Amino acid sequence: MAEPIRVVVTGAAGQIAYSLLYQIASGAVFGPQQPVFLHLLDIAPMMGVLEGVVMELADCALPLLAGVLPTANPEEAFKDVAAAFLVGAMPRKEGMERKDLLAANVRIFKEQGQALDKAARKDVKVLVVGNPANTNALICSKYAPSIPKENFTAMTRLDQNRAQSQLAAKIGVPVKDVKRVIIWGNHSSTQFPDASNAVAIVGGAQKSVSEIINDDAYLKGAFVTTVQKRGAAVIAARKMSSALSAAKAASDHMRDWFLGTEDRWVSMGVVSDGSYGTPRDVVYSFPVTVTNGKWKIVEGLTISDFARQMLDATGKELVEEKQEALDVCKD
Ligand SMILES: NC(=O)C1=CN([C@@H]2O[C@H](COP(=O)(O)OP(=O)(O)OC[C@H]3O[C@@H](n4cnc5c(N)ncnc54)[C@H](O)[C@@H]3O)[C@@H](O)[C@H]2O)C=CC1
Ligand SMILES: O=C([O-])CC(=O)C(=O)O
Repeated sequence: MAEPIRVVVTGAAGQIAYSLLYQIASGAVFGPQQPVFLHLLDIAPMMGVLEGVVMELADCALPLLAGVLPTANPEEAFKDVAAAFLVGAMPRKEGMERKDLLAANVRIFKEQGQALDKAARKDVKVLVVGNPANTNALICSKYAPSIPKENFTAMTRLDQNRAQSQLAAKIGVPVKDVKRVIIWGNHSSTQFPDASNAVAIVGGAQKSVSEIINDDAYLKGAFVTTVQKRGAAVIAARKMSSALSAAKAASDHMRDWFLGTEDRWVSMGVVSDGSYGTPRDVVYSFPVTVTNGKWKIVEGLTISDFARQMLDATGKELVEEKQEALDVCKD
């Protein structure tokens, strides 16, 4: 059995963490041979609740769980971690956009960037889930200059999973048989869920999703808006934001980053190098493949006029969010 790796989850007393911790501790993320030592960070008033979570983790009797450290101190939480799930942040309520959380949440990611810089392994892989996830990831990276910026990512995997699931239901195939759906841009209502490269297996043969569905108005209309607004639809129904599906997506993202994707495309928010004419130095979601722990943007895709408009609109929003976040972080 390998040596345990240290993994931190922030917002560990919250909703998403309640589903996520089991997945990490049971081996679903880092594999069935990799023991984990969990660091659980939350704020001081939540330490009582966190104690209950620690009790429940013990009561799961999980063979891969090597230890648990609950704490309200970010530097203690980030000490020597190889993977960081940054979940802790305020969730939105009905009627809000995710960027309305920026002023409240971005300072958390400034502080945690500084603490990661001091305490984490320099090869730590950081996944930001707390909203607005892309801009929080950018700020976190800016305040952790000793860690490569490639190691900071934002979660758009939930959007990818939603998009894949919508297309599978429309076509009438299992979700695993739909591939190469892309989420471009921001984890917000300007994101572009793009099915133009997607393929599905129907009757044993792989075909283009556009050809199978044969309804351009749907693929550019209802499909896009359903995925863009799915988070709000869950909040309207549950009166709380998605947690089960968010935890599953966080597990998918980190598993693929650690263990690789082979030829699968997955969407991750990464610091943009300007690929596909997107603005540089914002955290933009691209299709990537992962080999040996390193992600690489899928190259050479054709961008239609419609896609160009969508990529530009979500890029513009990210540039605006970045400016607002930098202003908030000045104080
Ligand atoms: N990127 C994505 O696809 C998704 C992102 N989210 C976002 O994830 C975040 C967490 O959502 P939930 O777990 O439902 O919220 P929650 O309110 O149930 O839990 C958040 C936890 O974070 C803690 N927290 C607050 N400030 C902290 C700090 N400075 N350090 C450590 N912990 C801190 C809170 O005390 C609380 O226990 C929200 O911002 C939500 O909008 C939610 C779903 C999907
Ligand atoms: O919509 C929200 O506020 C929570 C979230 O990010 C999602 O469900 O995608």
